[in-house]
Amino acid sequence: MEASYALPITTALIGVWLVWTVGRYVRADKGTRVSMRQAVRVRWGWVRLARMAGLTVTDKTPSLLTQITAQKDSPPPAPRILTPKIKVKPDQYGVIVQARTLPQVGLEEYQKSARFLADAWRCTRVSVLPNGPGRVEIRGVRSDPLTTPTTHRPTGFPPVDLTRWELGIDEYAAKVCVSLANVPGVTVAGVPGAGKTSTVNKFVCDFAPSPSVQIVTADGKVSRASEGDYADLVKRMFAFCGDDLDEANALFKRLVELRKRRSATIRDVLGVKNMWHVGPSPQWPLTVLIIDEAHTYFREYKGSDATTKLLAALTAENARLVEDLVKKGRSVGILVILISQKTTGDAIPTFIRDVCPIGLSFAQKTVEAAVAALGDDIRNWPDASPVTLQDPAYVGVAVMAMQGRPGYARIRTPYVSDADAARVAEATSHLTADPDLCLDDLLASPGRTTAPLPSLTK
Ligand SMILES: Nc1ncnc2c1ncn2[C@@H]1O[C@H](COP(=O)(O)OP(=O)(O)OP(=O)(O)O)[C@@H](O)[C@H]1O
Repeated sequence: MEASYALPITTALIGVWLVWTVGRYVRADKGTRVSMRQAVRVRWGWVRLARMAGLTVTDKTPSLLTQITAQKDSPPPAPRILTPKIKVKPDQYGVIVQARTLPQVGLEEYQKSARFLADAWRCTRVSVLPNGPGRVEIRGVRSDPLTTPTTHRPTGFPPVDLTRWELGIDEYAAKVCVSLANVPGVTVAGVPGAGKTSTVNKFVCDFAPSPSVQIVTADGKVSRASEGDYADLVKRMFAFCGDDLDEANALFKRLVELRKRRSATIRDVLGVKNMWHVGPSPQWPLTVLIIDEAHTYFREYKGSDATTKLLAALTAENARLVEDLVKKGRSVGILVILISQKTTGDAIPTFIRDVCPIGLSFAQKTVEAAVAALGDDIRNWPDASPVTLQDPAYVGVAVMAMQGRPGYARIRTPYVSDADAARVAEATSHLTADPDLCLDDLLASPGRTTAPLPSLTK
């Protein structure tokens, strides 16, 4: 009776599984479909491949069951060959394999076999990383994510997490994010046409839909807001200035005043010393200063005539003001993004550049420029050097240095079209607010329970 039910139930279950798998396959994009087929091959071939790769272990001790059921005069059981258990997940770029370790088959053994696995699975690259006790994660990418251009279509919705800036994917197609909570300054370097503007477009598209982020820009490439890359984005900016050094000076001063007011009032208003402990809000927005063609504002002018002296004084002061923002702005919610083709000391003063914890560099022509953008250590990592990114296939690929971590990450940033960025800026322009006025409102709000503030001069 029971047996007569078992067959139809099993058939039904297999049927459901088949329909589900076929459905997933049909709905998947082209890359994922190839990876799904690859995943089947990886699963089916694993036992054999593991043996050939030396990723198995021989257990001479019979299993408990064999010991119990063994007859007295029966021959000793053959040693068992143990193969690590794996789970395979396909994605657009290849497969992610979760594997168990065995005695004498650990992280190091998997890492040594990476090249072999890559060839067997027809992957261009395989990485092995620890994934908790007794587990490793093997990532195999079929095509190189760095040379596969990607596009980002902005959703127009505010990001779930305002501390995460998603830059793109690394050479193993893993997401690369930067925590804005710990970053007062970011430098972005790279030869013209390498993808710097697209990166800024993405930043604006990602964060503009949030009223807790306000943006201000100084673009040294243009004289007016209606020109250049920011002509449309300016709708979502509470201030903008072009290449006029006086104007830029006034803008930086205004922001330093904001920084000082925020520093003086943060404990009273937010009840914390660091804005990131409570996160940005529409009343206390994260204020992002984008300085494009940054060298325009910091260039050293040499000469003894009156005009040159005036310009020299202005650029020197600009440097001091921006230094203030980068050094003291993080805890009060100010972030500075400095963009320049080269980030050598003459373009961005080293006392500013060296306090920016994140350095991004798109393609560079010389090792000196790469060193300026990413630090001297890049000489020790020639494979990651942005000098190797000059091929057109690498447009949109940046190298990132992160403080407190050895080595560099290579990141494929997605392309964000000017039209998409303009659309988002237009749709979110009503969210633009001057953080200074937000602070005024906050200080004047009757709901504040704390003692009166020290009077602040603007
Ligand atoms: N992430 C990307 N992926 C693919 N293609 C890209 C990417 N970013 C930019 N491009 C291509 O390169 C072109 C130039 O990019 P972009 O304007 O961002 O360069 P740039 O570094 O800002 O140059 P410039 O210094 O002249 O402003 C774009 O029009 C686009 O075709």
